[in-house]
Amino acid sequence: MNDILKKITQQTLKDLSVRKRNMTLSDLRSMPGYGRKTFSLYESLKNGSGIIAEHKRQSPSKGSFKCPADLEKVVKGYEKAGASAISCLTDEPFFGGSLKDLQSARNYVKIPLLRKDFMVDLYQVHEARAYGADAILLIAACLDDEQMKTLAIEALNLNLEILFEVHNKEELDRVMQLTQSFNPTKFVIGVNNRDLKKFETSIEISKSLIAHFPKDVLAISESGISDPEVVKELKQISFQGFLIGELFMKTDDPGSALKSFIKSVEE
Ligand SMILES: O=P(O)(O)OC[C@@H](O)[C@@H](O)c1c[nH]c2ccccc12
Repeated sequence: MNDILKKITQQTLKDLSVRKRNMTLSDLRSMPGYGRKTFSLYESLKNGSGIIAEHKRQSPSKGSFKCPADLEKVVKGYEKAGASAISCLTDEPFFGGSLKDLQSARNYVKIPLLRKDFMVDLYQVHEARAYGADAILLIAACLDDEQMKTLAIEALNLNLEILFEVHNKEELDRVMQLTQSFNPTKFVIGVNNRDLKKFETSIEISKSLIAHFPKDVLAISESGISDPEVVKELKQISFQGFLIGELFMKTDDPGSALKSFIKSVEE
Protein backbone atom coordinates (compact mmCIF):
# COMPACT_ATOMS: atom_id res chain seq x y z
CA MET A 1 0.00 0.00 0.00
CA ASN A 2 1.39 3.44 -0.79
CA ASP A 3 1.89 6.18 1.84
CA ILE A 4 -1.26 8.22 1.32
CA LEU A 5 -3.48 5.10 1.26
CA LYS A 6 -1.75 3.85 4.40
CA LYS A 7 -2.32 7.17 6.11
CA ILE A 8 -5.98 7.27 5.11
CA THR A 9 -6.77 3.66 6.07
CA GLN A 10 -5.02 4.03 9.44
CA GLN A 11 -7.09 7.11 10.19
CA THR A 12 -10.20 5.26 8.98
CA LEU A 13 -9.55 2.42 11.43
CA LYS A 14 -9.06 4.89 14.28
CA ASP A 15 -12.31 6.73 13.56
CA LEU A 16 -14.07 3.42 13.13
CA SER A 17 -13.16 2.24 16.62
CA VAL A 18 -14.90 5.33 18.04
CA ARG A 19 -18.04 4.78 15.96
CA LYS A 20 -18.14 1.10 16.92
CA ARG A 21 -18.15 2.08 20.58
CA ASN A 22 -21.05 4.49 20.08
CA MET A 23 -23.17 2.25 17.92
CA THR A 24 -23.29 -1.53 17.89
CA LEU A 25 -24.01 -3.66 14.84
CA SER A 26 -27.48 -4.33 16.17
CA ASP A 27 -28.06 -0.57 16.54
CA LEU A 28 -27.15 -0.22 12.86
CA ARG A 29 -29.46 -3.08 11.93
CA SER A 30 -32.38 -1.39 13.63
CA MET A 31 -31.99 1.87 11.69
CA PRO A 32 -34.90 2.55 9.33
CA GLY A 33 -32.68 2.65 6.22
CA TYR A 34 -31.26 -0.82 6.84
CA GLY A 35 -34.12 -2.84 5.38
CA ARG A 36 -35.17 -0.53 2.57
CA LYS A 37 -35.34 -1.74 -1.00
CA THR A 38 -32.16 -0.84 -2.85
CA PHE A 39 -31.71 0.57 -6.36
CA SER A 40 -29.44 -1.26 -8.80
CA LEU A 41 -26.30 0.65 -9.79
CA TYR A 42 -25.68 -1.81 -12.61
CA GLU A 43 -29.15 -1.42 -14.14
CA SER A 44 -29.12 2.33 -13.78
CA LEU A 45 -25.75 2.62 -15.55
CA LYS A 46 -26.91 0.34 -18.37
CA ASN A 47 -30.08 2.28 -18.99
CA GLY A 48 -29.05 5.91 -18.59
CA SER A 49 -26.34 8.53 -19.12
CA GLY A 50 -23.76 6.28 -17.44
CA ILE A 51 -22.52 9.15 -15.34
CA ILE A 52 -21.92 8.69 -11.63
CA ALA A 53 -21.78 12.26 -10.37
CA GLU A 54 -19.86 12.76 -7.15
CA HIS A 55 -20.54 14.90 -4.09
CA LYS A 56 -17.08 15.80 -2.80
CA ARG A 57 -16.26 18.95 -0.84
CA GLN A 58 -12.49 18.58 -0.83
CA SER A 59 -9.74 16.12 -1.68
CA PRO A 60 -6.16 15.58 -0.49
CA SER A 61 -4.81 16.53 -3.92
CA LYS A 62 -7.02 19.54 -4.70
CA GLY A 63 -7.99 20.99 -1.32
CA SER A 64 -11.48 22.50 -0.98
CA PHE A 65 -13.62 22.93 -4.10
CA LYS A 66 -15.43 25.81 -2.39
CA CYS A 67 -18.73 24.80 -3.97
CA PRO A 68 -21.31 27.18 -2.51
CA ALA A 69 -24.25 24.82 -3.18
CA ASP A 70 -25.40 22.71 -0.23
CA LEU A 71 -25.75 18.93 -0.41
CA GLU A 72 -29.48 19.08 -1.10
CA LYS A 73 -29.03 21.35 -4.10
CA VAL A 74 -26.12 19.31 -5.43
CA VAL A 75 -27.73 15.87 -5.26
CA LYS A 76 -31.18 16.99 -6.42
CA GLY A 77 -29.46 18.87 -9.25
CA TYR A 78 -27.52 15.74 -10.23
CA GLU A 79 -30.66 13.62 -10.26
CA LYS A 80 -32.61 16.16 -12.31
CA ALA A 81 -29.75 16.57 -14.80
CA GLY A 82 -29.75 12.82 -15.53
CA ALA A 83 -27.03 11.26 -13.38
CA SER A 84 -27.27 7.46 -13.42
CA ALA A 85 -26.06 7.40 -9.82
CA ILE A 86 -24.48 9.60 -7.17
CA SER A 87 -21.22 8.93 -5.42
CA CYS A 88 -21.28 10.40 -1.92
CA LEU A 89 -17.99 10.80 -0.06
CA THR A 90 -18.38 9.76 3.57
CA ASP A 91 -14.72 10.05 4.57
CA GLU A 92 -14.42 13.03 6.92
CA PRO A 93 -10.74 13.77 7.57
CA PHE A 94 -9.54 13.79 3.96
CA PHE A 95 -12.65 14.48 1.85
CA GLY A 96 -14.90 16.44 4.24
CA GLY A 97 -17.84 14.05 3.89
CA SER A 98 -19.89 12.14 6.45
CA LEU A 99 -22.41 9.36 6.92
CA LYS A 100 -24.89 12.11 7.65
CA ASP A 101 -24.32 13.36 4.07
CA LEU A 102 -25.15 9.89 2.76
CA GLN A 103 -28.28 9.71 4.89
CA SER A 104 -29.44 13.15 3.75
CA ALA A 105 -28.73 12.34 0.11
CA ARG A 106 -30.88 9.23 0.52
CA ASN A 107 -33.80 11.41 1.54
CA TYR A 108 -33.36 13.74 -1.43
CA VAL A 109 -32.99 11.37 -4.41
CA LYS A 110 -34.31 8.11 -5.83
CA ILE A 111 -31.30 7.03 -7.87
CA PRO A 112 -28.54 4.64 -6.74
CA LEU A 113 -26.12 5.99 -4.14
CA LEU A 114 -22.55 4.82 -3.83
CA ARG A 115 -20.90 5.11 -0.43
CA LYS A 116 -17.49 6.52 -1.35
CA ASP A 117 -15.06 5.66 1.41
CA PHE A 118 -12.09 3.51 2.28
CA MET A 119 -13.75 0.26 3.26
CA VAL A 120 -11.54 -1.94 5.38
CA ASP A 121 -13.94 -3.45 7.91
CA LEU A 122 -17.23 -5.35 7.81
CA TYR A 123 -18.82 -2.80 10.13
CA GLN A 124 -18.56 -0.18 7.36
CA VAL A 125 -20.59 -2.36 5.01
CA HIS A 126 -23.40 -2.43 7.57
CA GLU A 127 -23.08 1.34 8.02
CA ALA A 128 -23.41 1.78 4.26
CA ARG A 129 -26.65 -0.22 4.32
CA ALA A 130 -28.05 1.58 7.36
CA TYR A 131 -27.30 5.08 6.06
CA GLY A 132 -28.94 4.52 2.68
CA ALA A 133 -26.31 3.34 0.20
CA ASP A 134 -27.12 1.03 -2.72
CA ALA A 135 -23.51 0.22 -3.50
CA ILE A 136 -20.09 0.34 -1.87
CA LEU A 137 -16.61 1.01 -3.16
CA LEU A 138 -13.91 -1.62 -2.63
CA ILE A 139 -10.45 -0.34 -3.52
CA ALA A 140 -8.19 -3.24 -4.51
CA ALA A 141 -5.08 -1.27 -3.48
CA CYS A 142 -6.38 -1.02 0.13
CA LEU A 143 -7.31 -4.67 0.59
CA ASP A 144 -5.73 -8.11 0.41
CA ASP A 145 -7.61 -10.90 -1.37
CA GLU A 146 -9.14 -12.29 1.80
CA GLN A 147 -10.39 -8.90 3.04
CA MET A 148 -11.78 -8.02 -0.38
CA LYS A 149 -13.65 -11.32 -0.52
CA THR A 150 -15.09 -10.98 2.99
CA LEU A 151 -16.31 -7.42 2.38
CA ALA A 152 -17.71 -8.26 -1.06
CA ILE A 153 -19.69 -11.26 0.15
CA GLU A 154 -21.11 -9.31 3.09
CA ALA A 155 -22.16 -6.50 0.71
CA LEU A 156 -23.92 -8.91 -1.65
CA ASN A 157 -25.66 -10.60 1.29
CA LEU A 158 -26.96 -7.19 2.37
CA ASN A 159 -28.23 -6.50 -1.15
CA LEU A 160 -25.57 -3.90 -1.85
CA GLU A 161 -23.82 -3.82 -5.21
CA ILE A 162 -20.08 -3.26 -5.48
CA LEU A 163 -17.79 -0.94 -7.39
CA PHE A 164 -14.35 -2.58 -7.38
CA GLU A 165 -11.64 -0.01 -8.03
CA VAL A 166 -8.41 -0.97 -9.77
CA HIS A 167 -5.44 0.97 -11.06
CA ASN A 168 -3.33 -1.64 -12.85
CA LYS A 169 -3.45 -5.07 -14.45
CA GLU A 170 -2.43 -6.88 -11.30
CA GLU A 171 -5.33 -5.39 -9.31
CA LEU A 172 -7.74 -6.10 -12.16
CA ASP A 173 -6.60 -9.74 -12.22
CA ARG A 174 -7.20 -10.04 -8.47
CA VAL A 175 -10.72 -8.62 -8.81
CA MET A 176 -11.51 -10.84 -11.81
CA GLN A 177 -10.35 -13.88 -9.89
CA LEU A 178 -12.56 -13.00 -6.93
CA THR A 179 -15.65 -12.17 -8.99
CA GLN A 180 -15.52 -15.22 -11.28
CA SER A 181 -18.45 -16.81 -9.54
CA PHE A 182 -20.36 -13.54 -8.89
CA ASN A 183 -23.50 -12.52 -10.75
CA PRO A 184 -22.18 -9.88 -13.21
CA THR A 185 -25.24 -7.69 -12.65
CA LYS A 186 -24.31 -7.19 -8.99
CA PHE A 187 -20.94 -5.46 -9.40
CA VAL A 188 -18.98 -3.20 -11.72
CA ILE A 189 -15.25 -2.61 -12.07
CA GLY A 190 -13.80 0.89 -12.19
CA VAL A 191 -10.40 1.92 -13.45
CA ASN A 192 -9.09 4.81 -11.38
CA ASN A 193 -7.17 7.09 -13.72
CA ARG A 194 -5.54 8.80 -10.73
CA ASP A 195 -2.09 7.64 -9.78
CA LEU A 196 -2.26 7.71 -5.99
CA LYS A 197 1.47 8.25 -5.64
CA LYS A 198 1.75 11.30 -7.86
CA PHE A 199 -1.94 12.31 -7.84
CA GLU A 200 -1.79 12.79 -11.60
CA THR A 201 -4.62 11.49 -13.77
CA SER A 202 -4.30 9.88 -17.17
CA ILE A 203 -7.12 8.46 -19.29
CA GLU A 204 -4.51 6.18 -20.86
CA ILE A 205 -4.85 3.93 -17.82
CA SER A 206 -8.50 3.24 -18.69
CA LYS A 207 -7.63 2.77 -22.35
CA SER A 208 -4.92 0.25 -21.63
CA LEU A 209 -6.85 -1.83 -19.09
CA ILE A 210 -10.11 -2.22 -21.01
CA ALA A 211 -8.62 -4.93 -23.23
CA HIS A 212 -8.32 -7.16 -20.16
CA PHE A 213 -11.92 -6.82 -18.96
CA PRO A 214 -14.21 -9.84 -19.26
CA LYS A 215 -17.03 -9.21 -21.77
CA ASP A 216 -19.92 -9.40 -19.33
CA VAL A 217 -18.41 -6.99 -16.78
CA LEU A 218 -19.55 -3.38 -16.79
CA ALA A 219 -16.49 -1.12 -17.00
CA ILE A 220 -16.25 2.33 -15.42
CA SER A 221 -13.63 5.01 -15.90
CA GLU A 222 -12.95 7.12 -12.79
CA SER A 223 -11.19 10.45 -12.10
CA GLY A 224 -9.75 13.24 -14.18
CA ILE A 225 -12.58 13.31 -16.72
CA SER A 226 -13.38 16.87 -17.81
CA ASP A 227 -14.04 16.65 -21.54
CA PRO A 228 -17.25 15.24 -23.06
CA GLU A 229 -15.16 14.08 -26.04
CA VAL A 230 -13.24 11.78 -23.70
CA VAL A 231 -16.50 10.17 -22.58
CA LYS A 232 -17.47 9.63 -26.22
CA GLU A 233 -14.09 8.06 -26.88
CA LEU A 234 -14.31 5.81 -23.80
CA LYS A 235 -17.83 4.75 -24.78
CA GLN A 236 -16.49 3.62 -28.13
CA ILE A 237 -14.06 1.28 -26.45
CA SER A 238 -16.97 -0.07 -24.36
CA PHE A 239 -16.81 1.82 -21.06
CA GLN A 240 -20.36 2.19 -19.76
CA GLY A 241 -19.82 4.25 -16.64
CA PHE A 242 -17.96 7.49 -15.84
CA LEU A 243 -17.27 8.70 -12.33
CA ILE A 244 -16.88 12.47 -12.27
CA GLY A 245 -16.49 14.76 -9.26
CA GLU A 246 -14.21 17.77 -9.47
CA LEU A 247 -15.50 19.05 -12.82
CA PHE A 248 -18.93 19.60 -11.27
CA MET A 249 -17.98 20.39 -7.66
CA LYS A 250 -15.73 23.27 -8.67
CA THR A 251 -18.72 25.12 -10.16
CA ASP A 252 -21.41 27.14 -8.36
CA ASP A 253 -24.11 24.81 -9.62
CA PRO A 254 -22.94 21.19 -10.07
CA GLY A 255 -26.36 20.08 -11.38
CA SER A 256 -26.31 22.52 -14.31
CA ALA A 257 -22.68 21.68 -15.02
CA LEU A 258 -23.67 18.01 -15.29
CA LYS A 259 -26.65 18.89 -17.47
CA SER A 260 -24.55 20.68 -20.06
CA PHE A 261 -21.89 17.95 -19.89
CA ILE A 262 -24.48 15.26 -20.71
CA LYS A 263 -25.84 17.41 -23.51
CA SER A 264 -22.36 17.67 -25.08
CA VAL A 265 -21.81 13.92 -24.77
CA GLU A 266 -25.08 13.26 -26.58
CA GLU A 267 -24.45 15.77 -29.40
O1 LIG B 1 -12.93 14.43 -9.06
P1 LIG B 1 -12.59 13.51 -10.18
O2 LIG B 1 -11.20 13.67 -10.68
O3 LIG B 1 -13.62 13.63 -11.32
O4 LIG B 1 -12.68 12.03 -9.62
C1 LIG B 1 -13.87 11.47 -9.07
C2 LIG B 1 -13.55 10.13 -8.37
O5 LIG B 1 -13.14 9.22 -9.32
C3 LIG B 1 -12.49 10.30 -7.27
O6 LIG B 1 -13.00 11.18 -6.33
C4 LIG B 1 -12.11 8.98 -6.58
C5 LIG B 1 -11.82 7.82 -7.21
N1 LIG B 1 -11.54 6.84 -6.32
C6 LIG B 1 -11.64 7.35 -5.07
C7 LIG B 1 -11.47 6.72 -3.81
C8 LIG B 1 -11.70 7.49 -2.70
C9 LIG B 1 -12.03 8.83 -2.77
C10 LIG B 1 -12.19 9.46 -4.02
C11 LIG B 1 -12.00 8.72 -5.18
